Amino acid sequence: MIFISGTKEIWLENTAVAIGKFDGLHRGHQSLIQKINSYKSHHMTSVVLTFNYNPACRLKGQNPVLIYTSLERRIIASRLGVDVLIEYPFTDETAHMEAKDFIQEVLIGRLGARHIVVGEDFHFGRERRGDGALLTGMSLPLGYSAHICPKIHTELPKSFLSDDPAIPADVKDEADISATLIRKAISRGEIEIANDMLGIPYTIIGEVVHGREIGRTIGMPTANLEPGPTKLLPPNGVYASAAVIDRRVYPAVTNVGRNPTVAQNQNRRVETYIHGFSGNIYGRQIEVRLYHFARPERKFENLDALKAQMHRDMENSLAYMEKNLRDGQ
Ligand SMILES: Cc1cc2nc3c(=O)[nH]c(=O)nc-3n(C[C@H](O)[C@H](O)[C@H](O)COP(=O)(O)O)c2cc1C
Ligand SMILES: Nc1ncnc2c1ncn2[C@@H]1O[C@H](COP(=O)(O)OP(=O)(O)O)[C@@H](O)[C@H]1O
Repeated sequence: MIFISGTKEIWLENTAVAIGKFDGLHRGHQSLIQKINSYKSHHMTSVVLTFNYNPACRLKGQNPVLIYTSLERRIIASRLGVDVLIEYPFTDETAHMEAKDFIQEVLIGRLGARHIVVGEDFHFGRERRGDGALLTGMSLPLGYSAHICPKIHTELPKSFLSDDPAIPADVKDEADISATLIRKAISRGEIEIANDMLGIPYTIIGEVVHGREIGRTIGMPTANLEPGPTKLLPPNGVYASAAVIDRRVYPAVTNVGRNPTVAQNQNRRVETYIHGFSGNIYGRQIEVRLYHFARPERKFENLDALKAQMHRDMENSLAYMEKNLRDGQ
């Protein structure tokens, strides 16, 4: 996959382009990607056009917290078979561009779009006046096809959707899959609900950094990731997980938090004990997939009590993975 970021100097031809924010690359996003990929058999290049909001947000003093970092989105998009991923600069000029000019100059002129795919609620251009109807209206004169993808629904617990804990968990209701609902599920540690909408388990990808080297002394070395402030993490606690190293998937157990028993780390860490693995992976990029919230992180009396609990956590995680997932996928 080709990745283009931070430049408007893009000159492509014969492309099928999907446009959106694509945070989470969830099942709704995947339906758009399937559509652009379907044109590959017609000798088209599939292109996902997203925006780099960071400069604009930083100007306003905001730090957007997203399901996926730019690196994670890149890796997942590539696995979904996207040929080109563009992070188009979201400058004042882009924000104020008339929707018609955006279609003509950017989508047709620079990206060489012959097929344009968006979700049914997508808006773009000055005052968000660009939408599916405009894209369809301009398609004939400009010689492209427009495809407006309907929302993908799923069944979710009604108690989650309406925030009413009194409703039994097995009462379900239909909902449109959205990044907003997925963020809510992750923020509440409801990983199964997030994963249902994501279609691909919620993932954290990063480089393994050094910790205090206590893990190895208590028989559980942990690979530590520090995803930074823009990554949406679930609540502090222990999760049944899987780790991917060199494409091999291992069952694992992950703690998200600040390690109050041994320290009070300033930045939240994602620490994973990888079952059945040994070796030095400092500085290597690994992937951790979360499946299930097991318990909150807490301060133990001493290291021995923490060690005993960590070993129980691993057993519980293995049991969960065995019962609920085939091949740790
Ligand atoms: C399964 C698991 C559960 C953990 N639970 C807690 C916890 O409840 N409280 C805590 O302070 N630290 C917890 N930790 C983090 C440990 O404090 C940390 O992994 C250990 O001190 C080793 O740190 P190091 O990687 O810096 O050597 C947990 C880690 C794992 C892998
Ligand atoms: N099964 C395993 N799971 C996680 N890390 C492992 C494993 N086996 C070896 N390691 C290595 O050990 C390191 C973690 O050991 P640890 O004592 O916890 O040190 P640190 O505090 O630096 O994380 C990892 O970064 C990795 O290089």
